[in-house]
Amino acid sequence: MSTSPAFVIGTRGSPLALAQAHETQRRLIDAHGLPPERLPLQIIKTTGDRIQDRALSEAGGKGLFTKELDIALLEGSIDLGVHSAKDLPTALPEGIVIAGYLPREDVRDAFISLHARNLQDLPEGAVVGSASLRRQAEIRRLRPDVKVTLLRGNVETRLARLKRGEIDATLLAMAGLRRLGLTEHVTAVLDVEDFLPAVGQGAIAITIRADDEKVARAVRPILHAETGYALAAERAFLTVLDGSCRTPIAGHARLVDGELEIRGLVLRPNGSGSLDVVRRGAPEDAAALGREAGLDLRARMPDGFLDP
Ligand SMILES: NCc1[nH]cc(CCC(=O)O)c1CC(=O)O
Repeated sequence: MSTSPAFVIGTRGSPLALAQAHETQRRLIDAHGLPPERLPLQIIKTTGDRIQDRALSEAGGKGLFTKELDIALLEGSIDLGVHSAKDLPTALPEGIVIAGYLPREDVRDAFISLHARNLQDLPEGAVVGSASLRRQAEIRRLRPDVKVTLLRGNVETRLARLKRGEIDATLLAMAGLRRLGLTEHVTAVLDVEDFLPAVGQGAIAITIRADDEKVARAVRPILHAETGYALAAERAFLTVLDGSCRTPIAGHARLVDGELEIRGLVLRPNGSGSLDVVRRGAPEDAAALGREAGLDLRARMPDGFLDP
């Protein structure tokens, strides 16, 4: 029996990235009955991992987390890349495709605070830490009096700043907290209807070489069709509206009674205005549905809407 790697799984080295890569590895092991050593993980350091002090939107956007994995994939040192779908740019490099997605985790955002029960309960003028333009704008929309400060870093760093009283609250994706076993810190889970998540939130995307039939076949049994429909709609929606990730955009699609429903939201960066859309259609038309939802918002957006 062969002992050489069947496929090398490429991942970033952050705790969340590793959890996602291990989940992918475990699903492949279960699907194919291979020993773990034939599906090794290869950790790849990315530019995004080295930037801690600035908003990523300023430093160059989403590609910061994916470029080095893309290169490793194209060079053949890895055979599949595991990504948070949320961090994956809408346009991938030539020669790389998304094979599909694992079953989606909780898509919602979590509110974490040591003294307020939820966003509405925060005292006037409270300080909320978040580095996400979407979360910043959604917070300001619901609580115009709250101050939002740039805050990055892992869960432990954020909790330490909450404890020191530097911030009153922060928001994080439930999906990440679940994957890291850290949901004990969650104060409240925000309903999708009140606080629309980011496009792709909670989903793990698998990238492969476009011409690699062998890897495409191997990952097929672990891919989740329903998540694929939702993500096709969400990513088409995002593509129509923005590539730069400098715009506060939220989008979420899900199956409702056999139909695919997409909700989309664009916000003024300061939260003083927003436009939303809801569309339903056949899951097979996911991309067209997302595109139409995005075009609808774009057509309704007044000039200067996205100016700070
Ligand atoms: N941008 C960072 C990032 N990318 C994916 C997740 C969490 C997992 C997910 O959303 O799928 C996070 C952290 C967060 O937003 O709390």
